[in-house]
Amino acid sequence: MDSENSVKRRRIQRSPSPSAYKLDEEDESYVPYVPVAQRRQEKLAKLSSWSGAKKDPRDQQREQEELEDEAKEEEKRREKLRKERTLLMEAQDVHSRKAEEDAKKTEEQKAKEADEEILEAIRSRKKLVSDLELAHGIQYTESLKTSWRPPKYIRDRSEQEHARIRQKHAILVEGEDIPPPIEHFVDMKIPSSILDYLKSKRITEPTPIQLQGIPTAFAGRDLIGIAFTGSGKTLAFCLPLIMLAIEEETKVPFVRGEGPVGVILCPSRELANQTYENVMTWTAALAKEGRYPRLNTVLCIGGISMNDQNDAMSKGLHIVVATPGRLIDMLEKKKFTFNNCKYLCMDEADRMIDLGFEDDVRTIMSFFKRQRQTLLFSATMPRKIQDFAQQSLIRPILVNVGRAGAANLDVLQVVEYVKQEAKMVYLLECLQKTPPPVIIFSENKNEVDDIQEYLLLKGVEAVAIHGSKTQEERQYAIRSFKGGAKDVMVASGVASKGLDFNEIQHVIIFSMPKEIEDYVHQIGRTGRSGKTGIATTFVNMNTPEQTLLDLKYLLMEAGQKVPPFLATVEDPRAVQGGALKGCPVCGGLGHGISDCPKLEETQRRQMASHRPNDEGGY
Ligand SMILES: Nc1ncnc2c1ncn2[C@@H]1O[C@H](COP(=O)(O)OP(=O)(O)OP(=O)(O)O)[C@@H](O)[C@H]1O
Repeated sequence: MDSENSVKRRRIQRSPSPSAYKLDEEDESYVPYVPVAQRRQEKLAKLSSWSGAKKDPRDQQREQEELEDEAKEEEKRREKLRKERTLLMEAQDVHSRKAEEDAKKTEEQKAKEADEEILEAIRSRKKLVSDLELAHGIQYTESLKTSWRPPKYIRDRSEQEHARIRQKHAILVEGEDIPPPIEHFVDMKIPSSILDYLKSKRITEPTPIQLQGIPTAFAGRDLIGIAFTGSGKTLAFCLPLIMLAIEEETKVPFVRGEGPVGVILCPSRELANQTYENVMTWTAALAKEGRYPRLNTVLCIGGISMNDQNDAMSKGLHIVVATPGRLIDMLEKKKFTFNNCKYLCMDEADRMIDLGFEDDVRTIMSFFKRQRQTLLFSATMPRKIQDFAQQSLIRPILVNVGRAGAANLDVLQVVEYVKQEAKMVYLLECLQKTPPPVIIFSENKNEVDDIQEYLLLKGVEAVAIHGSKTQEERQYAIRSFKGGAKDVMVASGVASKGLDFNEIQHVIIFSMPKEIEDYVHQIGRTGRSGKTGIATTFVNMNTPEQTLLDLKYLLMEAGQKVPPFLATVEDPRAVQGGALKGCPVCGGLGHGISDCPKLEETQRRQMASHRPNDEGGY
């Protein structure tokens, strides 16, 4: 299109008022456009009409040249237009082709592509090794060697026999040269004083995670251990460290300033404290036997004075149980070193790997001066986190008992629709279902306080625990509840993961957590070590639909009753057809990765510059 014409059109478009339009039409300077081809035709016609007349040959020559110039110009203009149009048309073609392709794609395909993008982001995470190792390209290829061997009669068993035992206990394994499962503690060559102690606590035979996990760890292998809440993971990762510490101490006794041999990392102070107490009782039992040296264990968590640990620090150090923040602080202050540290275990490892702690863990790893044996344990570790973790370990073995993220089958799960305003009153009724002890979970600190206040008013002996309480208050609450002085503990998420309270009869989830993993951990405070328990969960119209779907599938998987209001919650993915897969990020069965609440949370944390002190990391 000619420039003058386009100018005119632009003017009209920009001048909406009729008077302005009129002004343009009446513009006297306006000369209508005549295309070059038409002008040439007119000139030719003029020339031919002159053909009879005598003409100056110089004039004829000039006119001829003018005509040729115009013809060239016209050709150039056409060429330019052709090019421009081709590019434009091509762009339009690409656009319409893409639109067509997009229209052809099903919603499922689109979701799959979105999932792939997110998974790619997870895959591109830096390995979970120390920055030093990353920078120097240090890569260990061999597992650590230990002197432990299974008894000969177990070594002599065929692979088929091992597989049969694993199958019997629903244990899935992955990896190379997997040590055999061992069905009796005595065959694991555990000191008899520890066995006696365990027996006194009615721990006589290993649980599935223990019967495969302990031999694997004893053999020095890196390990990812996944098993239901309350299935005895703590013993599975503490015992190998205790045995390693005995071995090292027996070779050359540790003196002040030496050690530790290994470290156990926990995501919360409460969990670290509980694990520390377990280690202390097991090492004390061991020392009774006389044959074995006394082992020294230190607890490194925020909120406590390290002066309490002076006694342990004044001798050689064998075991450290810690939360990441305080541990880094101690290492930076050179209170002890990892020069001889060979064992790193992360409890609730998926939580540790979640972005909030990933950098801390990498910093901790950079204090190791030699190859370490790394163990990761959790009840909920989705496949993608397993894959990521596996890349960071050396010839790792995956020991999986049940689906990661599945609920403990020893818990009877009851989900009830309770209107927001009726919850408090109904709670009292619910407390009558079982004798104490009972834990009530709420996602909100203020609500935790409100519930405790209400229960105290109604004469119920209740304590409360959440992130805004002081360390003393938190410890008091746990002590009095564990000791039986208080019947009910009201808790925010901080108390859910990994805490092992005595024989909780009933867990009441006052407000359903957004992440189904949190729900699995919360109901997992009951039904522990083979006993059964009840979990009652309140949901209502404030509960997000997707959370309800996760819950519905979890109940179905566990063979539990699905209440009618949950049964009617439709899965939007079902109408798109195709197989419904669980979310590879959080393991929830009711949504895909793009709707994952955990991912939102992770991104939120990633954006927040501060560490989540609610969980007591420091
Ligand atoms: N072999 C066993 N037989 C019976 N009870 C056991 C055995 N091993 C451990 N226990 C007991 O089971 C309870 C739960 O163990 P533990 O706290 O280690 O579970 P967990 O798998 O770590 O749970 P969570 O995932 O909730 O942290 C503890 O009280 C523990 O003493």
